[in-house]
Amino acid sequence: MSEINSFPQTLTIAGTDSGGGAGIMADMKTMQECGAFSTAVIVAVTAQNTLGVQDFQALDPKLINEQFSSINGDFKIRACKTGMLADAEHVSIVVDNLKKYDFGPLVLDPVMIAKGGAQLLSDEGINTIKNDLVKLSELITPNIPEAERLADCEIKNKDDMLLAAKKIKEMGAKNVLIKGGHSESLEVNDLVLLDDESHFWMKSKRVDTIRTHGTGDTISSAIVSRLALGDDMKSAILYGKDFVEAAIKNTIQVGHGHGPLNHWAYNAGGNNNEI
Ligand SMILES: Nc1ncnc2c1ncn2[C@@H]1O[C@H](COP(=O)(O)OP(=O)(O)O)[C@@H](O)[C@H]1O
Ligand SMILES: Cc1ncc(COP(=O)(O)O)c(N)n1
Repeated sequence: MSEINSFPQTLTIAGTDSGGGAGIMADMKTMQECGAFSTAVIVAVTAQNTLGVQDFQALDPKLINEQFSSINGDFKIRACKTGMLADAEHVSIVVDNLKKYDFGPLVLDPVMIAKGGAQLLSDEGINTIKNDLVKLSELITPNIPEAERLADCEIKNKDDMLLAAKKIKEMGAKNVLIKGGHSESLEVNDLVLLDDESHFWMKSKRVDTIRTHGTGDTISSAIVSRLALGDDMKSAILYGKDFVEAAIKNTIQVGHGHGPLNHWAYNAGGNNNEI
């Protein structure tokens, strides 16, 4: 007999992307492909396309609280993530709601600057993430510039990445994934530092493309989905890396700038064959 809410459900707490490639749109497409039912709390709305972010506005706190309450009142969320949170006030609203409700393990994607250069989180917002949100996270997934800001250090090589990951873990994140997409090497190296202090690297060939809009949203959402489906953290992270790799390799031609990923690619066998 089926039971209400037995299906794996996830929650993304982030900003929208009118261009469909990043933010909540990328999160929900990824979660769908990964076999989870996704819900969303919209924190900010952006006017955005593959050429950049033209404008954005964060939502009224009351409406954000109501979205959290609506989701809590009906669904059983097994894992959640945060993305673009705009400013300190909105980070604090999210912190309060995550303390109030049980939405399962939190994957914190500390989105700061969009690929096109727009600042999606204020400096004060970064401090509030460091002080209040990091300690609620089961996993934090900064890219290299975000890890530099969080750990307050410069990252030039793999040793620096490991040092930064250790500093971020000391702030209270249980597990840390530093994504290597912003390095200059031909090989992309993502670092994972696990709760038990062990670490490993996820290596892939750099794909020569500017169509990398929403890579961070995609890997973190794939991880959240797998956690909701019952994977342990390490398996979920390895799955997320495979998922995003397929989505980057199998380019789709959409938009004139930093185009979106191919979210169908993984399920279409996109890590084995070009599709
Ligand atoms: N050009 C690329 N080729 C292959 N993998 C990439 C490329 N760019 C990013 N990735 C991968 O995509 C994921 C997101 O990385 P990154 O771009 O650093 O994050 P963000 O989107 O948050 O800036 C990582 O797993 C990274 O290794
Ligand atoms: C609403 C929203 N969330 C996240 C990103 C980051 O994605 P990217 O770094 O690929 O621009 C974005 N551009 N917009």
